[in-house]
Amino acid sequence: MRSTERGARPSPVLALLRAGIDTDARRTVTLAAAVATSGALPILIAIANGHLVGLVREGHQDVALGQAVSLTAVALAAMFLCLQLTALVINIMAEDLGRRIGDALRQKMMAAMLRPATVAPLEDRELLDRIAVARSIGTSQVEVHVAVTALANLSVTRLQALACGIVLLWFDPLLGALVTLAYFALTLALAAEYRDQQGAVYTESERVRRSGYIRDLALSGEAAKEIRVFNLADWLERQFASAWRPGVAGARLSPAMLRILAACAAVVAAHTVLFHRLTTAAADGSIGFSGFIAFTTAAAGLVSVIALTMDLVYLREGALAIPAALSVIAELNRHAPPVGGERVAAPLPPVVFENVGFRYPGSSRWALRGLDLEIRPGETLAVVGFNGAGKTTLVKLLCGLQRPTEGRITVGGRDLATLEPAAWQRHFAVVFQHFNRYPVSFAENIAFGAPRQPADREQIEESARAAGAETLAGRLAHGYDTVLSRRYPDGDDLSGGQWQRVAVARALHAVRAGAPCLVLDEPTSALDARAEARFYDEVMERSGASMTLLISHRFATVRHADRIITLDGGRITEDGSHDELMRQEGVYAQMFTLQAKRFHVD
Ligand SMILES: Nc1ncnc2c1ncn2[C@@H]1O[C@H](COP(=O)(O)OP(=O)(O)OP(=O)(O)O)[C@@H](O)[C@H]1O
Repeated sequence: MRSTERGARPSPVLALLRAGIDTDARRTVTLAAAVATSGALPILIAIANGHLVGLVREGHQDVALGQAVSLTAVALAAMFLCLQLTALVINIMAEDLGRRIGDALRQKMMAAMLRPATVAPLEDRELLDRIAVARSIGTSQVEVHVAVTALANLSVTRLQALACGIVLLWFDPLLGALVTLAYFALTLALAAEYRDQQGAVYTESERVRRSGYIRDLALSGEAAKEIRVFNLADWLERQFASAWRPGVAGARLSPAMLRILAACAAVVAAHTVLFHRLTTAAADGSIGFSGFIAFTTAAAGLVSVIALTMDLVYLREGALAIPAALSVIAELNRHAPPVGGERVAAPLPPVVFENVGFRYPGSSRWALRGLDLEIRPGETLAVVGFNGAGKTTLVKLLCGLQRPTEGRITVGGRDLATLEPAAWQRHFAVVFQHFNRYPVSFAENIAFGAPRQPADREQIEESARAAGAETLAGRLAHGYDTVLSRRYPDGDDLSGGQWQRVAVARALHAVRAGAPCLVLDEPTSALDARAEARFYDEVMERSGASMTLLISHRFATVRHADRIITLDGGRITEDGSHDELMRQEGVYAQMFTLQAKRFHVD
């Protein structure tokens, strides 16, 4: 299922129709009915017109004939009015339906992105690529509603041509079919070529994505500093140009032109024969005046189908992201957490990693392998190791954000995989290495640690105090109510270290709300020396957590932990207290001595 979906390239038009039905079946069917009516009307008008001309030619002598003329004239006028009105109605309905489809897809994408209990799907590069395409819904130049309008307009012209073709079948089934087929062959060849030329730039999703990443980098305030200091502006411009322009530069005469020329020749030949047959049939009386008018109008009506409009491009561009969005939504929904599952009540029992191995999706390298570890209640466990040793990966597995590729994790003897993911994750208060900086108020940034509790200002202030972040409130223009983002009027921003204190305050707030396990991944990396020196005693010791996992390269903080493990090459190489590990004179002792020496020298 997964591979089929990944390999398949569903048509944007079919995806658009499916999205329409899923979003609002009634409106989609009503729009289709209006399109069908609009498609049929011109040829009905041609037939009625032929009929009227025929009646007029016969004269007005008898009353019945006069009534028939009047009735046909009224019907004709009604059909003309209907034709104008359906065009208007179709545009309004298509725009409305398109907006609904766009909104619904955006909502579904948002819900689907947030649904998986693990972060595994969002660390899968192939899925991330499709998400990048799907994200363009609502942000690309052509919105979904423009694509729906374009599809409606194109359907009307194609249906009108088809109706003309059907009328010609009455005159001569074989010739009628040939002329119609020749026109549709020409239309499809022309449309494909035109669409490819005009829309090349939008369909090159790989290029669109690449150029999008580069554009985002150039526009981001975060990246702006390095780009200027390292003088990367020229490089970025070149990268953007090489990713974006080839799509446009690709416009050229293609082999498809041969198909177009062949279809043109077929149209001319079939049309010539058709008009010749029509005139001879009218001359020898085998078709009447009415028939002649209706058939020649139908033959002329076929021509409109080959009109090339930007609708072809709008449809392609506006609907392009929809198959990607539908497949991303379907795939993410498959990662929805299972309903039910066991729960573990606090206090937490021991958590045991049994021969755990983990590989990131699409990676051949093991981030962790053969890992055996018991995390005991009541202890503070520090994890140290070189960059890339697997420390953060260990945290993701512990919190149920990733599942082991091999081995298993048990909680009080129960496999973590059988527990209800959300309930398990609520046991954790985490400061991730790359924690979130929410563009909300200072108070809300802390309150997010316990979103299921009513935000109590006193408790929030208490958590801020516990993290040493309370003095920040005094420096911010609106205290705890200051929005921590410069993008908002009156908003303010914090330094890296200040943000880190806010993240710690959020985690402590979660502990106060009942999360028994505190996980700190590099919580002091941006703190000044004074704050770092006090961090263990003033923050960690008093956190109230019954189980603490600390990851740090700062040995002054780590040394106080009850137990320290060193990770190397994805497995544990040393395990013991600071004194025990120092006596072992292994990697920990070397790293500790090196850092202690540096601090003394400096
Ligand atoms: N999302 C990811 N996709 C693929 N590989 C990853 C991903 N995250 C980490 N890795 C790889 O997994 C290995 C372990 O990474 P991890 O982040 O756990 O190391 P770490 O010990 O926390 O490193 P550091 O001390 O630098 O923070 C590394 O080789 C890294 O390249």
